[in-house]
Amino acid sequence: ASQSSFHPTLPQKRMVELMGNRLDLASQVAWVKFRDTLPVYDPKREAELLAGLVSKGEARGVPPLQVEAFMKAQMAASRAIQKTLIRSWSRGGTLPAYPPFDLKRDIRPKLDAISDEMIVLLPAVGQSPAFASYAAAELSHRGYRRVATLATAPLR
Ligand SMILES: C=C(O[C@@H]1C=C(C(=O)O)C=C[C@H]1O)C(=O)O
Repeated sequence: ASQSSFHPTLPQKRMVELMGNRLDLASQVAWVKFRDTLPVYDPKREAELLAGLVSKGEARGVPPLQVEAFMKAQMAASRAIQKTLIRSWSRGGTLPAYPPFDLKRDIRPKLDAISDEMIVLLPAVGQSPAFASYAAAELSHRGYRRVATLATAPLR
């Protein structure tokens, strides 16, 4: 089918892997927020993360608008996953078997490292409907079908 006829470059493969890894962390974020009844949306954290990434991107010649569009989509996808999980746990769904990790000390540094690498890769992956469709199919395969279109829209 059309998915299998697309041959990603190494940077494109890595970018899709990072997008999935970033979404994998959303469940850890959701778990600590559910336990501590913290809001999913943290505009201060998003603004700080974005500002840092825009500067990193500018130092490498990546247009701020491209950094912003891509990262806002990744953050929106993470929030959507968190909300779904928290809704399910609020309704009696099975809680994770592990104790929540520390958001600031343990989880956000991992999100930062992934986001940094994403911005470095962004110029190399380019934008095309074929790549966006490939990325969406891969994320769906990793269990993120519900946010796949949202997360990959800026790659089109
Ligand atoms: C992941 C988090 O949840 C939300 C999503 C963010 C992100 O994807 O980086 C940042 C802040 C929150 O609005 C978080 O709080 O760290």
